[in-house]
Amino acid sequence: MKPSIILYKILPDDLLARLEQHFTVLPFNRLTSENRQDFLLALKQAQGLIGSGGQIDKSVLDCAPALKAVSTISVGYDNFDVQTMTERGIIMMHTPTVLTETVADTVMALILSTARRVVEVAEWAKSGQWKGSVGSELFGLDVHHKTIGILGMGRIGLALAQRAHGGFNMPVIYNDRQPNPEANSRFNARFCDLDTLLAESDFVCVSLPLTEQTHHLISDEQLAKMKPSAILINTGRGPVVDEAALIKALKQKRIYGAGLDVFEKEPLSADSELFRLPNVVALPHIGSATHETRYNMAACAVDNLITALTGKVTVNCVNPQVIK
Ligand SMILES: NC(=O)C1=CN([C@@H]2O[C@H](COP(=O)(O)OP(=O)(O)OC[C@H]3O[C@@H](n4cnc5c(N)ncnc54)[C@H](OP(=O)(O)O)[C@@H]3O)[C@@H](O)[C@H]2O)C=CC1
Ligand SMILES: O=CC(=O)O
Repeated sequence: MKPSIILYKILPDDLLARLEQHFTVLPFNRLTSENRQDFLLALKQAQGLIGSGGQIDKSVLDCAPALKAVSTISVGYDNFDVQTMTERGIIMMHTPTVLTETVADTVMALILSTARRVVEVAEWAKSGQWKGSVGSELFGLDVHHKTIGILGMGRIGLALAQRAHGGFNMPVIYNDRQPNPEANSRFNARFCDLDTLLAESDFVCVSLPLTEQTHHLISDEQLAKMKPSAILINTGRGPVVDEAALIKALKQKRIYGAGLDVFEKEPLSADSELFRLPNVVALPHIGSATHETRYNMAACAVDNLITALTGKVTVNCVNPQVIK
C-alpha cells in the first residue's frame, strides 16, 4: 500500500501525477479554519505533508503520529515548529535557490517603484491630471550610484547585490551574522554593523528570515538612524520590521518611503494605513510569484517529499541532523 500524504496547495496536474505515483494523496486546496478538523483527522494517517501557508505548530504535530517528512513550497519556514519536528525525527524540507533570482528582481522592482514613485505617478496620470510636463512635486530620487544596504547577505541578498552593483553602479554595504567573502570579492561589498548600515544606506533592504533574533530588529530606534532621504525595503518577513514604528516614521516623513512585500499580519487589512500612505508601495507577498518560479518551487517541493520519504536526502533539508 502506498503511504498517505496530505497536499494543502493546488498543484499543476503533472506535479500532482508525480506525487500520485508514490503516494495516496489526501488533498486540501489550502488550510482554512473551516477545514481544520478534517485536516487534523487526515493527519492521523499521513506520513508526509506538502503545501504552503498556515501554522504547522505543536498542536498540529501532536495530531500527526505517523508523520515522517514535511515539504514546504517556500524557502522560509518560520511558520513550522522545526524544533518539535527535529525532536520527533520528522524531516523538514524547503525550496531554496529556485526562487532566489525572482525574489531579487522583486526587490529591485520595489526599489525602483518607491524611489521613482512609479505607482503614485501612474495613478496620477490615470486620474486625468496629466495636462502638461510634470513639475518637481512629482519628481523622485535617483537609484543608480546610491548606496544599498543589504540586511541578510544570503542567497537573495547576494542576487540583489549583483543587480545593484552590476546594473546600477551602487556601492553595496551589508550586515549578516558573518562576512560573506563572495559578496566582498564579486561586488566589492563592505561588511558593517547594523548601525553603520542604517546611517549610510540610501536603500535599506531586509532579506532576513524571521527568527527570535530578527523579530522587530527594525523598530523606532533603528528607523531613527536612517537618513530622511532613505527608503526601507522589506521582502524578508513582516515581523522583522515593527510595523507601527514604520507607519509612524513614514507619516512623520522621518524616512522617504517604504517598499513592502511582507507584513506583520497577512493578508494586510484593506484599512491598513500602509495602503493610504503615498510614499509606500505595498505588494501582496509576490516575491516569487511568477509562473516559472512558482512552478519550479512546486516541482522542487514535490521532489523533496519523494526523496525524504523514499530516498536519501542530500539537499534542501532544514534539519539534516534527523537524517539517519
Ligand atoms: N517576499 C517573498 O516572497 C520571499 C521572502 N523570502 C524571505 O527571505 C528570507 C531569505 O531567503 P534566502 O536569502 O534564501 O535565505 P538565506 O538563508 O540564504 O539568507 C538569509 C541570511 O540572513 C542571515 N541571518 C540570519 N539571521 C540573522 C541575524 N540575526 N542577523 C544577521 N543576519 C542574519 C543568514 O545568516 P546564516 O546563514 O548564518 O543563518 C543568511 O546569510 C527567507 O527566509 C524568507 O523569509 C524568501 C523568498 C520569497
Ligand atoms: O515567502 C516566500 C518564501 O518562499 O519563503
